[in-house]
Amino acid sequence: MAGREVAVTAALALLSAAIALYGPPLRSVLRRTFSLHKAQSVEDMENFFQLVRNIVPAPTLKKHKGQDGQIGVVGGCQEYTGAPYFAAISALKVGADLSHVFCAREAAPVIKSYSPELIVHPVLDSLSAVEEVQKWLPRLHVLIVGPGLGRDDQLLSNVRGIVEASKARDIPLVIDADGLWLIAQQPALIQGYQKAILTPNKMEFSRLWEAVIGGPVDDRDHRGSVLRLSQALGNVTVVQKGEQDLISNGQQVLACSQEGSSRRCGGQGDLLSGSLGPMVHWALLAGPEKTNGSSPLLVAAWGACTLTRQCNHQAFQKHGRSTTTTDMISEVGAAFSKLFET
Ligand SMILES: NC(=O)C1=CN([C@@H]2O[C@H](COP(=O)(O)OP(=O)(O)OC[C@H]3O[C@@H](n4cnc5c(N)ncnc54)[C@H](O)[C@@H]3O)[C@@H](O)[C@H]2O)[C@@H](O)CC1
Ligand SMILES: Nc1ncnc2c1ncn2[C@@H]1O[C@H](COP(=O)(O)OP(=O)(O)OP(=O)(O)O)[C@@H](O)[C@H]1O
Ligand SMILES: [Mg+2]
Repeated sequence: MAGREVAVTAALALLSAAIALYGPPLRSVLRRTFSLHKAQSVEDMENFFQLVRNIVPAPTLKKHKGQDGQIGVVGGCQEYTGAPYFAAISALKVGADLSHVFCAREAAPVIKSYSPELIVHPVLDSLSAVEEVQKWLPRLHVLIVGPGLGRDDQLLSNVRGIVEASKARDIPLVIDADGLWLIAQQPALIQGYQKAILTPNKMEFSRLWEAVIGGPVDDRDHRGSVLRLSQALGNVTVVQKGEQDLISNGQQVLACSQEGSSRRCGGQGDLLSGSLGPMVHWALLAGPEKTNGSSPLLVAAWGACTLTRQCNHQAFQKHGRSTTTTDMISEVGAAFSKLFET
């Protein structure tokens, strides 16, 4: 054998030995780097499907009502009654057992009339709003703050008190819509709270960025931007919705590109924040063992984004341009089974 061939054979043998020895840790480092800087591989996507499947509670006859999730939605005012309804009914359709809405007095009869399945509390604009909601906090697993809340100062001041009371009880918070308006006014309210998930659309993301970092968002680096905002907020989980949903806890950035459709009717974001309610409860209950070391909130967020986009896809197949959020909500059961129960 020529000297050159011997060298090549020896090098290959060395490389095989190194891969055998260091392959698994090397792959894990590569995977982390990969998910930080590049789109996820198909293998990573499969992993996340599996992680979501791991957190979904197994069907059993042994449970009592409430164990699979008691979710509260804080929102609903004179103008907006659809958004809190969409969020609260989505939480139920995904699998929560009970769904409460804490709204302004005028919104309550309207929301109740949409659905007998929701428990509606007309307390949000009362002088004792914080105490009224506080009474229910011991029973709630997750609070979704903001869908259809509006921007009335008195209402927002009450919601500030509710957020503080929830933090004091370590209750996970999903903050969306006008809840994000409040956070943009007072970022300290959520700074460093590890059980918070913010779900901004494009406008809401720009407002948060302006408030927390300042200046315009760098549109050439969406991944870097979501990572930076999460870090600046003290590693609060941020879900930036858009053509791709980008999810970060300040350490990792995940992308969700599940096929949806071209239809962007109002209320899709409410379906997302509502479905996050039970997903967050299940992920935290399952713990890092079931999420294979990944942050439970990242797994919950990826699951809810994937589900919302699949609902959009299925509804669009049936209804085309007339697709509305109600059509998407009708798809939750089938979409969930297809994605997470195979
Ligand atoms: N049926 C209902 O009751 C609904 C009520 N909603 C509520 O309406 C309130 C305000 O929410 P908005 O999302 O309108 O608040 P924003 O103030 O964040 O959005 C305002 C405007 O931004 C524009 N915009 C959206 N995406 C954009 C993009 N990619 N580039 C440039 N402009 C863009 C929208 O057209 C909208 O006019 C919230 O309380 C929300 O929950 C919505 O959830 C939709 C459904
Ligand atoms: N360009 C897009 N292509 C595909 N899916 C998208 C696109 N933009 C948003 N979505 C999906 O739609 C859902 C809602 O995002 P959107 O940005 O519409 O929220 P929103 O503005 O808060 O909605 P809402 O009307 O409920 O307030 C998310 O799950 C997101 O993945
Ligand atoms: Mg919204």
